[in-house]
Amino acid sequence: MSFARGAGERDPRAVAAPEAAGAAAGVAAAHPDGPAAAHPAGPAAFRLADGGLDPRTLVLYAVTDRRWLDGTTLEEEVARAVEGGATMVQLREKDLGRDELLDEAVRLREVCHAVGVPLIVDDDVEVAVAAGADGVHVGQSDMEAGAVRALIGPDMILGVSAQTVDEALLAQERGADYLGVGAVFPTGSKDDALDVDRETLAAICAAVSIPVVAIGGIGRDNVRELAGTGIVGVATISALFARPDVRLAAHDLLVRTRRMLDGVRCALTIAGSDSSGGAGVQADLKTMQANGVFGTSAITALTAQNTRGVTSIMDVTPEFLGEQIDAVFSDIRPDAVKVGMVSATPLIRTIAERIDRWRPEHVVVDPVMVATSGARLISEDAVGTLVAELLPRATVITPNRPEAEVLWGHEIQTEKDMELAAAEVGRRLGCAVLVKGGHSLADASDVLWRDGECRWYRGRRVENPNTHGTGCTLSSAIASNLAKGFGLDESVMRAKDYVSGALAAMLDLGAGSGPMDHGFDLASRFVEGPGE
Ligand SMILES: Cc1ncc(COP(=O)(O)OP(=O)(O)O)c(N)n1
Ligand SMILES: Cc1ncsc1CCOP(=O)(O)O
Ligand SMILES: [Mg+2]
Repeated sequence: MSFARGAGERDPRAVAAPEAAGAAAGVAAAHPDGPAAAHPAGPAAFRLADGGLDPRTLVLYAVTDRRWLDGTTLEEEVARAVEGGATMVQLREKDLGRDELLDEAVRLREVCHAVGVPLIVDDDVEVAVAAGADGVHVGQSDMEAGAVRALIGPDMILGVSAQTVDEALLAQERGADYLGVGAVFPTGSKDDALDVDRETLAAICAAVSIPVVAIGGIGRDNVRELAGTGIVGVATISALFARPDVRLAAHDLLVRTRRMLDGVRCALTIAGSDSSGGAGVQADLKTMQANGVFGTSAITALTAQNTRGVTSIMDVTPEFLGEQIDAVFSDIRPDAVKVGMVSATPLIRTIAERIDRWRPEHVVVDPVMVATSGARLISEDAVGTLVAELLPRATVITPNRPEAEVLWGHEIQTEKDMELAAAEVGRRLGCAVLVKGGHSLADASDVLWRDGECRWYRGRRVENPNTHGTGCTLSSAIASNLAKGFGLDESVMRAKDYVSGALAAMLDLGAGSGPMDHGFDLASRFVEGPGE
């Protein structure tokens, strides 16, 4: 039976079970290309200041199985795996003799060390030491962990398999740097694998202080099921080496694993639709996507507009707006909310009521009153409701100069006025206030008042007449960053940077003040992916 990759995944159990390359046979001396040629910094390079193994090395742990080779060498396949993003490699070859295993370990050590990835040898401590590998992995029926630690010394990495909390605690006590826990899903790569359920995996992670990787049957379609267990990464054989393109498989699984570990952050925009796509909900969703956050929306109004102006506005009913907000919160709770154009009193009240009901962690309100084109976007009476009922519920509001003048009740002519306006409005409303420069005063610079203090954010001025949607974009970028867990200061800085980049891309669409390029830094990611 052949195990050629490319013909799809097949069952490697059909190969006769090989003899384990146990540590007992003894390796007389270091390999000629042995430890002397090891990674210049040695395995200690993968440790943190406190001596613990850096968990980032365990995010995508590639475990070899030469039975999947299809006319290529293991070195070539491992090189593809690390090129795709594998963060650690384990040489696990049950059917190689001692000498062959040592030679293979030395070859893989070169491949891994060339890109700063640690190489671990499965089962065989002496081969690991002789080859100048960075560590060794042993299971419950291999050499006892404490004895391995005594042989390899304090620097080399020691991985131990554990299937129960007791085994995990004992391994930690005996000097393990990390634990491999599995099989968490059915696997075709190990005949004698024991099953470990999600609860046990989570209990092990909670019980130990060393990092834990899950192993067994993990692939692109089920990796997300491991979210919330406490693991720091995944180890896999077939999800990489049985795939036709190992590099692409590694990249894909790395991205999915990172997403599983980080959790997907979501944001909600409550704003009006801009038919021309440069502002409103359309700009907000593009901004959220570009800032790595999943965007959801509740539309307050439909506008017919383009770069020359707004020709018509049709509000949704308050009931329908409320239903949209409830639909989002009851299913995909957003980590932050951005509120944009909301032009009528009943709609403003609906949003205020929903904020009280759902209590989002962060609310960014862009008090949209006038479009860049000069069109009035909110009725006179609605301004009063906005100030009295919505803005006090915000974490931060982001008025431009004319809007800040309306809120403050005075003209703003100097940067000092901007500070005074921000402070006075912030004190009145009980929220942070970011007054945006522009209109020939403090161009590209904004002042944030929060907790009694003003801070200036001096942006880089971009000579671009196409500024349609800059306010929407800035506020939704702030909301995206808050959703990702950044503090307000950092969120504002990052958002300003993003807006500058979108302006600097110099998109030029439409006859009037055109939109910015929200996807300016996405293009390279698509073009430069690792796939063929
Ligand atoms: C990362 C990782 N976790 C678990 C294992 C399994 O080790 P073990 O239980 O010794 O089984 P074998 O791999 O030796 O068959 C592993 N190798 N790597
Ligand atoms: C070595 C090992 N230990 C527990 S399951 C397993 C096999 C993992 O291989 P795969 O990722 O192909 O299921
Ligand atoms: Mg073993």
